[in-house]
Amino acid sequence: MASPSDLFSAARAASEKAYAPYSKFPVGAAILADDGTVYAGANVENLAYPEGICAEGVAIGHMIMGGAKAIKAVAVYAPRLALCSPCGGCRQKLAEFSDKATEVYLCDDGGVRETVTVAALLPHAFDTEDIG
Ligand SMILES: O=c1ccn([C@H]2C[C@H](O)[C@@H](CO)O2)c(=O)[nH]1
Ligand SMILES: [Zn+2]
Repeated sequence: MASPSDLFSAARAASEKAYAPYSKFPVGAAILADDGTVYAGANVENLAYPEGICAEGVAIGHMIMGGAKAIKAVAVYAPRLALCSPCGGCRQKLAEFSDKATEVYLCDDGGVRETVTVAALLPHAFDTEDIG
């Protein structure tokens, strides 16, 4: 089973594949899924700026297409920032496939620097209980 350090390494490797010519801000994400597989993603930007997608969203897409159903842990890494914390949209996307206690590892070049939960990132989340 992938460790937090393994997820950091996978997120950092993924960031090298980012397509971020506009922001010049590459990001990598790596998800440990319920099938034991690590699914990675990097941000993919677009000339039409709002059409860019975040690293976390790409990793989630890979996870779903790989047949996995749930996020057990996720690492996020950006070389140009001490700690890259998921944006608001990504917090909602991560919550969709996580438990409240699912751990999110915020990484810099030294590895995992901070561990937070999905619930801490998205308190009072809109979740399935809200729509029955
Ligand atoms: O958690 C984050 C935060 C930002 N970005 C991307 C979006 C955009 O391509 C670039 C600058 O915001 O970083 C991510 O991929 N994940
Ligand atoms: Zn995002």
